[in-house]
Amino acid sequence: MTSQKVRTFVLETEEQLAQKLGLELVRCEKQALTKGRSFRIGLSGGSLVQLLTKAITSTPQLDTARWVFFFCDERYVPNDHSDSTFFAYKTHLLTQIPTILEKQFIKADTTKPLDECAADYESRLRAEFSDNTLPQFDLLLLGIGPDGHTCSLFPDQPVALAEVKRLVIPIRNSPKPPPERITFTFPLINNATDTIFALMGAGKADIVKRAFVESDEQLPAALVRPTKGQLTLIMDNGAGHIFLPAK
Ligand SMILES: O=C1O[C@H](COP(=O)(O)O)[C@@H](O)[C@H](O)[C@H]1O
Repeated sequence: MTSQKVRTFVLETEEQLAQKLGLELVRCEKQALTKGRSFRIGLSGGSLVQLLTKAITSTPQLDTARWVFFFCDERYVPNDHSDSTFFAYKTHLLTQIPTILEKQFIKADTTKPLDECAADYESRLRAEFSDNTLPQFDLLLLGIGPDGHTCSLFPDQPVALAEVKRLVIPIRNSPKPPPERITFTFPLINNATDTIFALMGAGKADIVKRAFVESDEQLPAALVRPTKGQLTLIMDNGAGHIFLPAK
């Protein structure tokens, strides 16, 4: 179970949402860097790519030189394919923020067969944490799809949702294209220090309500319950409507 109360923030505009995300990045970065090591972040794809780019560009006090980026999920396509999450970050974040270097991204090797690609990403990840315990991310940035999926963990895929041993698994039947992906699993996700869902648009309102108000356990996003860490929802008025005081 989540040990701390979920923090919720509802902002009026996308700009304000990006600024709030920027301030959360400042907090998490400080927490990590004061431990004398890099700031390790797990990224999602989709709408987060442009939002995170905006958040970083609107927060000049961030010092991204010691950030290391991982992928909470990645599509099993070449790194220069338009469906690749890395490619999306390359197109937006790396282009707009030239001080962040490609070598700060720990990428999946999608030239390997899918099972190997997932196992290899787990090894790469473990190597960056340099001990044998369960890696603890400083921050995971997550999204939620209209079906309640998060990372590439989809409803009605009980084996993937129940994985307890592997930290990164292959997905072969994603209902959202492309069908083949790799994804973090819940033991890794729920061990993070901070986990932030950044959510925009009225199209997410219903799923936000089901996942975070009604805690509908059919939805993978509702199973994100950091064991010791902090869960935060940052939403715009559309997505976070349910959390606004009734008029
Ligand atoms: O397919 C994916 O979708 C989710 C949600 O994307 P969004 O565009 O609705 O924000 C994303 O979090 C995940 O990383 C991605 O692979």
